[in-house]
Amino acid sequence: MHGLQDGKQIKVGVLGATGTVGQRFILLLAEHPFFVIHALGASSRSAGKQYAKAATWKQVKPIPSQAREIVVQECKPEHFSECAIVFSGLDADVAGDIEAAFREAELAVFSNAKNFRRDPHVPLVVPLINTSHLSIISQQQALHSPPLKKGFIVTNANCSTTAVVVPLAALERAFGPIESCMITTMQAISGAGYPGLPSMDILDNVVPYISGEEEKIEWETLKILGGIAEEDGTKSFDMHARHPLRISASCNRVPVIEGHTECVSVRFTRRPPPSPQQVREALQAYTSDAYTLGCPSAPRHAVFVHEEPDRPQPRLDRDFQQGAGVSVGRVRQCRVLDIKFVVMGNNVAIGAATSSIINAEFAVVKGLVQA
Ligand SMILES: NC(=O)C1=CN([C@@H]2O[C@H](COP(=O)(O)OP(=O)(O)OC[C@H]3O[C@@H](n4cnc5c(N)ncnc54)[C@H](OP(=O)(O)O)[C@@H]3O)[C@@H](O)[C@H]2O)C=CC1
Ligand SMILES: N[C@@H](CC(=O)OP(=O)(O)O)C(=O)O
Repeated sequence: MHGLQDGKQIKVGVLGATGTVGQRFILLLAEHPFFVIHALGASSRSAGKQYAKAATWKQVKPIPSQAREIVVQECKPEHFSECAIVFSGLDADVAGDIEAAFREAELAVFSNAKNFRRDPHVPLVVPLINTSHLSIISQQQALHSPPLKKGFIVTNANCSTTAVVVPLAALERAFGPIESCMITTMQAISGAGYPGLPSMDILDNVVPYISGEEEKIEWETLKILGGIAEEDGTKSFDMHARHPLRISASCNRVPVIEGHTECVSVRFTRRPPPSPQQVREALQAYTSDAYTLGCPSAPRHAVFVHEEPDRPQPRLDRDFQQGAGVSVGRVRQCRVLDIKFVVMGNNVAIGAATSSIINAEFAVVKGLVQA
């Protein structure tokens, strides 16, 4: 069951359509059963040009015919008035004001940008985990001035956060709260957009700093894995407060094009902790509500567990299930905490555009957006 009748598709727009994430939106939406690309937006540098001329196209597949000749608009709501949904791959320097204006114009905004992630009424949703947080949308609309009927903002998480929270959520579902977690990332250069880092900085090198990234992983994880508390009819995110979770992240940029790899160690509250084999089985068995409810882009395996000792690897695993799930391997005992493993997630797929699209599919399935 979903919100579409008679096979009617929902007209959608893409903001930041020319960028790294925007191009992934174009590829995914061109073949989508619910959505049809109707309008594209980018900066004034691109506005007025046909998409094929405005975008510095960097994908293996050619530009889909549905998008090639669309004239790129400035990111103003009046150019998107026939759309029910806009997906945002906007640069964070401009995403805040533009996304707020689109919400105010009664559009449903599904954003990759960081600007609204901390907002107490905006859900931060990794669609393989916490789609239940979409229940705060009605409060976001009611508290907006003026109150909104259809407009809202849903954000997805930082790409490194997204990869790591999927196995963490699966482990908490199976074994109860995690008490502490150490994360070391090896992040692909596509995470920095195009053209991104100078080649002289990243070739033959590792850069042990990504501005703001460690803080994002540490707090976003709490919002995503936490629940929603309700007091006097007002909902709020509980930030995992009932079971305090300590997280320490260290982030590195490595010369990989696509796919963020992360080494993770966890300590469970429960004693004795689960064995590595129990952890493997729990990860493999984890299923998302998005998949169960029939969201077309949700992967069959939210977590794919490798048995080989040298997997996951970004070059080999980033395209499995079109990059919509995450790959885990090397599940083993940790001598300091309890269990350690490696997770790899495609930063431009489930780490960005694919997450926004599954979030929108879920909203359609739940009747939060209509054609
Ligand atoms: N790359 C990744 O792995 C991930 C990225 N994100 C987030 O997604 C967003 C997009 O990232 P990414 O695609 O890498 O970035 P890019 O730099 O590749 O693309 C940025 C986009 O924003 C547009 N833009 C820039 N300035 C303006 C403006 N003044 N008005 C309107 N549009 C503008 C650009 O248009 P133009 O071409 O005309 O300049 C372009 O379409 C960012 O907020 C990023 O933090 C989130 C998760 C992962
Ligand atoms: N900072 C991430 C990508 C990104 O844009 O993250 P965020 O959406 O949290 O700003 C990376 O460099 O890989």
